[in-house]
Amino acid sequence: MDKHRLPLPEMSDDKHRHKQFNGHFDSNRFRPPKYKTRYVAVENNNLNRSQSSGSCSANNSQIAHAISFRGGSECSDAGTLPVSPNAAAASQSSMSCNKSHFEECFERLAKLGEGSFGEVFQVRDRSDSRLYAVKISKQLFRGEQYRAERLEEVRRYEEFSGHENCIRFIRAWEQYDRLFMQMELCRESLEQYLYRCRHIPEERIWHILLDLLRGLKSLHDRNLIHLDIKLDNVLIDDDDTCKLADFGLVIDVDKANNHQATEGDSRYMAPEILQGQFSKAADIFSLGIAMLELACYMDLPSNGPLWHELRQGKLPEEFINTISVELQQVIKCMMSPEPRLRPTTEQLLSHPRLQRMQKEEKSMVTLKLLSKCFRRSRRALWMKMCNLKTTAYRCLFYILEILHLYKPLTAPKSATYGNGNAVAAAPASPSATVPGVPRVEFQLVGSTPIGNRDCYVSDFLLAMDTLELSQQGTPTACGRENLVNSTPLNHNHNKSNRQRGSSSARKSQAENSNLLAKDASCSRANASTPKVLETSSFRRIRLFTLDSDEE
Ligand SMILES: Nc1ncnc2c1ncn2[C@@H]1O[C@H](COP(=O)(O)OP(=O)(O)OP(=O)(O)O)[C@@H](O)[C@H]1O
Ligand SMILES: [Mg+2]
Repeated sequence: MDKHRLPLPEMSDDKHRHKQFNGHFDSNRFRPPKYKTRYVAVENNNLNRSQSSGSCSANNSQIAHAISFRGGSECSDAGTLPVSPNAAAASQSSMSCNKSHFEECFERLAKLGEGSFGEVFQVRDRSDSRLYAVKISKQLFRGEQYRAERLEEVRRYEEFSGHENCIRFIRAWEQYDRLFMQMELCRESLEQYLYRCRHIPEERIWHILLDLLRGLKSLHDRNLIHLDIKLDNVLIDDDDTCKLADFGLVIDVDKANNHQATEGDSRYMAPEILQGQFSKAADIFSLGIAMLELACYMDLPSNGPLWHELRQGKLPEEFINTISVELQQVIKCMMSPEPRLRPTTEQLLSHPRLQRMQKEEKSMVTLKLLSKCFRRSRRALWMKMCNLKTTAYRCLFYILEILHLYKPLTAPKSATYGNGNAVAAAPASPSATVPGVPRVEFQLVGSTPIGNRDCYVSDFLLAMDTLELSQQGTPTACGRENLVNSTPLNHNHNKSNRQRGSSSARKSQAENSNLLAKDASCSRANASTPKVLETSSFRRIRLFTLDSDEE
């Protein structure tokens, strides 16, 4: 009976759905396995490799070989590993303790993702302690042809590494019949970003489209096609710039139509690929359908009637109507069933909306540069003004001193207060010698706010200057009658007469909090003493932070 059971009908939805997310991100969940058409030898005349023949032999594959296509065959050291001082030691020791070049050079921190060809890890490079991503090919090199195909990816990564919207490539090597590629670490893929945000504002969608069109244009300008454009193969860096990645299927258009191409993910595949037609327009279709997925949070079918509908220009109303008509039109023409009717990257980049954004970007760059220049010159001017002000005060004191209206302070004597603590005595009050004038002078030195910023002249001075000022300065807190305000520096200095040998104002600043505590207890003992403004010490710290921010 069991043998004659009727086959179960295939369950398939007849309606488009939103993307599903079951709590944890699995990059492979929606990715059907790639169908590899055939293996064809790829020309690798320019491959720099010290021992390119026999790489699959057991012995030779134990040794790490650098892979580089840069500079053609003239690049003599491309085949020599290690490439960094640390790696040099690594290479020596790896021979002795059986550690791979990867393990010697990197600390593996996390797995970032996995595709049909490789696993990608977040690593820390031991030579510079920076974070990178390293992609390790999943399958062993099964032969020279397969190896050459994998190495083609290195050539492409190197080729597009300099473009702002393509992933930055660092270096590649092979060992144990595997390919290792070190590249810049990105924050996340566009697919991960979509799962995280779900609803992406349309303004952002346009920016993503602009980034990707720029990246794709750099390929198309060289007559190359990507063939695997999808959200998972777009990475976002820390500056929110989208970058094209995964150049594993990149191929010259002419070669592609010579049966040498491999199809990418079927969910993003252009319809004409089924007839073996590979063109730049196929990339435009893939980008268009990826934008549809991104803008409408739509789950793309990998086959079936819905797959065909999307390729016949029938876009589901309930999804497409959620976005603006302008974006709808762009997506629709990118997904046109007829490849010849699809716009090129250049035509798309000249879309009024994208043109406007590019202009805005340009002016933003200029504006950013200008504002940076302005901030720097403003700061320089500010410092000069402060110096001038200080000089003016000094001159004023000097003149007053000549006119005998002001007498420089002498070192204060020690005094003992009621609580038994010996503290520095208040300097002789100038008001005692010349009535009326000096009090104003003290306030000028000790507590003049500059402009509308919460800071003091002394804050802008070098350590020596601040000490000089404080010597002219404000009387100590304890037992003082007239003090209205005091910078902590002056207060600090007077209180720390015991440490007069110290030449560093910063050091005394560090001790400020201690002294303030003592001061507080002193104040408690003598209730009539006015309080010192403790906030001033906070202001000083803030000022330094402010300066470094502006840098
Ligand atoms: N530089 C990087 N920074 C951060 N994550 C990365 C980086 N490179 C790759 N990834 C993550 O690893 C995943 C797989 O990488 P990649 O697409 O290069 O592998 P693949 O095997 O060629 O994939 P595919 O099946 O698409 O061909 C990416 O989707 C991404 O999530
Ligand atoms: Mg990929």
